[in-house]
Amino acid sequence: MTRAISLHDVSKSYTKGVRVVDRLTLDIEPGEFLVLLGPSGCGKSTVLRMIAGLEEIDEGELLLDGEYANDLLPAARQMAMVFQNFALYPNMTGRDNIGFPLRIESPAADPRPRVDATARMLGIEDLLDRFPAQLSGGERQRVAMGRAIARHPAAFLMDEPLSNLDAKLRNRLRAEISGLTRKLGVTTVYVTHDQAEAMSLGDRVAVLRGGVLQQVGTPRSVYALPRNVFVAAFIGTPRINLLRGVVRAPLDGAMTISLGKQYLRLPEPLSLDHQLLRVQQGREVIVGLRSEAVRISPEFSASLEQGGRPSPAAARLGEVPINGLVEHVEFQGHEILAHFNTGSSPAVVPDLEAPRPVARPARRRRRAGGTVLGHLRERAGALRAGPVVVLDHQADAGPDPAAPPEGRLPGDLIVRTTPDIELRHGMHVPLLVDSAHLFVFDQYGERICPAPARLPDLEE
Ligand SMILES: Nc1ncnc2c1ncn2[C@@H]1O[C@H](COP(=O)(O)OP(=O)(O)OP(=O)(O)O)[C@@H](O)[C@H]1O
Repeated sequence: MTRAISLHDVSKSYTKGVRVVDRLTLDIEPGEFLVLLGPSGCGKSTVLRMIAGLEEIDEGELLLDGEYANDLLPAARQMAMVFQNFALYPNMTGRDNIGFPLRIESPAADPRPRVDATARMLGIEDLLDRFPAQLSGGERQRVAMGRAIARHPAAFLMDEPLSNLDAKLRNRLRAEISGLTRKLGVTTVYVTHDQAEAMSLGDRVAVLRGGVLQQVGTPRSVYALPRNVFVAAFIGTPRINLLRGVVRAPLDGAMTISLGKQYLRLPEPLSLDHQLLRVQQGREVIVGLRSEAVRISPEFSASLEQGGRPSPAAARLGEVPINGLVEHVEFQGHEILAHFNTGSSPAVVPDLEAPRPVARPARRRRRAGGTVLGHLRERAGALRAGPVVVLDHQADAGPDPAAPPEGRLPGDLIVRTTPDIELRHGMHVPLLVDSAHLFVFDQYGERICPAPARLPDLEE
């Protein structure tokens, strides 16, 4: 029987006063494939190990099928783990590796029928008599999967099972894992730092940052409605463009978002979302533009002859013109990623790749329940790991186009385009920003636009 797994306000510290998992609440449905996603060191494996019973829970509750399970022995949880390093016994054949846990569970029973059935399911019959040293990485991982499946567990716990494999094999095994877990209908918790893997595998994705759950939802919803700038930047390829801006909303004029040397003039009549931006008048915000929100104006060639000014006639309804200077062109075969300098300052999301943010001492908290106070605390929870964005004030002077900040790619705006458009370094290119796909985050990195209720196409 597959399990429901619930974590309620679960915390964990390895060092006194420093929580590596901070009041995590997550309900995983029976048969669901849930992915724990986040950068290295954000606490994903610790969560998985607490579910498995390999790590003690300091505070909070683990419920398995609704029953309190903090103190249940690992073996009694009926869960099978699959690890990144495969964890096969080197002195046992594939057959013995798969059969070993079965022998431990029921010493009197003959494991062979189950081992053979599992091997057939995975198509690894010919690997059963080989030792791990005689198997490739992908074959080892299949045997490791076989060992997990043969036990008929109530849940699979997978800790970056594909990260030691090359990209091609990873894609193939990803599809196999997805197919198998769906066929078996077993609850699966899968840890990865690879957002593409998370998006392609998960029924839902839970994004962690510094031990704090940022957002949980379907891949589609976390992409389309990221709760904050960290989630927006962690999910999606190429990474979302994040530009610092200031909202200008004069009572008698057009509403604009100033982006350093240029501005976005929001189309009138203002959409409800854009009307909500009025309260941000004069404030610094972060504008998020995914690659589908910006395109090169189709009148590019013509506009070049007219001194780089885009022709308004080229814009579709809701599109807003800006200009970009080509700084770098990445040829990818089927597409081009063009890096433009638009004279704006990129917003920095400091802990996207880095380990956890600065650890803060754990604090005691009373349960707030489902009250307004509880809601506010929950909202504040997303900020417990520190503000997502650093809006340092040096950047206010405007970027120096000749010197991109260390470690960052040149330009402040990456636009995806077809390979037939010939772009060269130094060209001025008219761009069109689709204002309907504009994200705006406040100075703390929380999304303010679009407001949740107003996003189209989210029916699932
Ligand atoms: N046994 C331990 N003792 C002390 N600190 C630990 C221990 N295990 C993990 N940590 C620390 O806890 C934090 C979370 O680690 P964890 O392995 O859960 O993160 P992760 O998100 O799975 O990272 P990765 O993707 O790199 O495996 C890290 O800062 C790590 O150094």
